[in-house]
Amino acid sequence: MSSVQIRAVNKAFGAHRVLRDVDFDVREGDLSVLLGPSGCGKTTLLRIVAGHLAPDSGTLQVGGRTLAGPGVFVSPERRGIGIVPQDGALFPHLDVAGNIAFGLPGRLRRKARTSARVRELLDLVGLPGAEDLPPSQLSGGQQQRVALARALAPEPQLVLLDEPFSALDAALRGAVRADVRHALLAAGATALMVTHDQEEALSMADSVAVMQGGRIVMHDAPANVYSTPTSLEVARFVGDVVELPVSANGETALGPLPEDSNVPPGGGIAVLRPEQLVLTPALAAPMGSAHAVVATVAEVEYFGHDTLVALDLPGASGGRVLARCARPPEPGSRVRIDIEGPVSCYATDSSGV
Ligand SMILES: Nc1ncnc2c1ncn2[C@@H]1O[C@H](COP(=O)(O)OP(=O)(O)OP(=O)(O)O)[C@@H](O)[C@H]1O
Repeated sequence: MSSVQIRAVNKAFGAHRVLRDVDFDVREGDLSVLLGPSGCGKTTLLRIVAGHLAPDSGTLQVGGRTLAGPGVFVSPERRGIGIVPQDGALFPHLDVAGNIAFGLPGRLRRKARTSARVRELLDLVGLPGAEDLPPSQLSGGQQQRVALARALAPEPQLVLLDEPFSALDAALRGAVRADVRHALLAAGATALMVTHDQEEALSMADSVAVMQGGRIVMHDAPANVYSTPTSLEVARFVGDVVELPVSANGETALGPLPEDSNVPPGGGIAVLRPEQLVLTPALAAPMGSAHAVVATVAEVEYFGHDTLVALDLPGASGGRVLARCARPPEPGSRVRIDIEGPVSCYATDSSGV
C-alpha cells in the first residue's frame, strides 16, 4: 500500500522549471531515498511534501489524505509529518528530554506519560539514559539520533530526512546510518530521505528514486538501480562504470557479451561495474578459451577491503578499463579478463534524461 502518492507535480521558480511532472510513490513502512546530483530538485520535492512550498500543479497525498492539490493546501503543522533536518537543529536551551517532548502535542505533555514516551524513544535510537543532557554535550551523531527521536515522538504518518548525515565525519556516518535505519524499522515508520551520496542511498533504502533535471528517471530496489540501470546517466550516477563500445552483434573490446545482453539493433555502449571484470593471472588461465582477453595491469589502487585495478587492453586502440577485485595483482603483470553477471547496453545517443 502506498503511503505517499505524488502525481504530476510541477514547480518552477520564475522561469526555472525545477520539478517536471513528478510521479512518485512511497510504500507504507518503506524508507525511500531520493538520490540525485546537486540542483536536480530533491530538496524542492521534500519541501513540497513537508508543506514548506506549494506545487504549481499536481497532487500530494499522504496516508490517503490530500495535502496539496487543486484548491487544497494543508499547512505543515497539520500534516502529521516528522522532519529530521541536516544538522539536527536541536533547541540548545532544552535538554534531550525537552527536545524530544517538544515533538509531542501539548495535551500529551503530562509529565509521567511524557517521560515514559521519551524513555521509549531514547531506547529506540540507542541513547538510553540521555534525558538530562544538554545538546552541547552530544556528538553530531547523537544529536541526529535525538532529532530522529523528536521527529518520531508524535507517531507521524511520514518522516522526512534531509541529508541527515552530511554534517557527520566519515567514520561516524556508517554507524549512525545503521542506527537510524534500525530505529525507523523498529518504529514501523514510513520515511523519505534525500541524499546525493549513492552509497548511503544503496545501503539504507528499500527503494531508490534517482532524480535528474527535475524528473524521477528510475525508482526501484537498490540492487536493480545498481545492476540494471534504465539509462547510461543513471548507471554513471550510482557507481563506477566501465563503458565499452558494443557492435550490433555484441562484440566489445573484452570479447562478445553474454547472449542475453540487451544490445541495441545498431550497437551502442555496454556498461559494466568494475567488479564484473573477473581477473585471473594470465599464466594460470586455462588454455583454449576462444574469447579470453589478456590485459596488462597498469595501476593498482589498494583500499584494504578491495582494490581498483587499471588495465591496458591489447592492441593500438585497446584503451584502459577499471576492475575491482579483492586481491591486488602485480603492476605490470598480465591478467585474463572474464565478464560476470548482467551487462546493460544503451544506444549511443541515449542520454537517458
Ligand atoms: N526558493 C528558491 N528560489 C529560487 N530558486 C530556487 C529556490 N529553491 C531552489 N531553487 C533552485 O532550484 C534548483 C533545485 O534546487 P534543490 O535545492 O531542490 O536541489 P537539490 O537537488 O536538493 O540540490 P542540493 O543537493 O544541492 O541541495 C536549484 O537550481 C536551486 O537554485
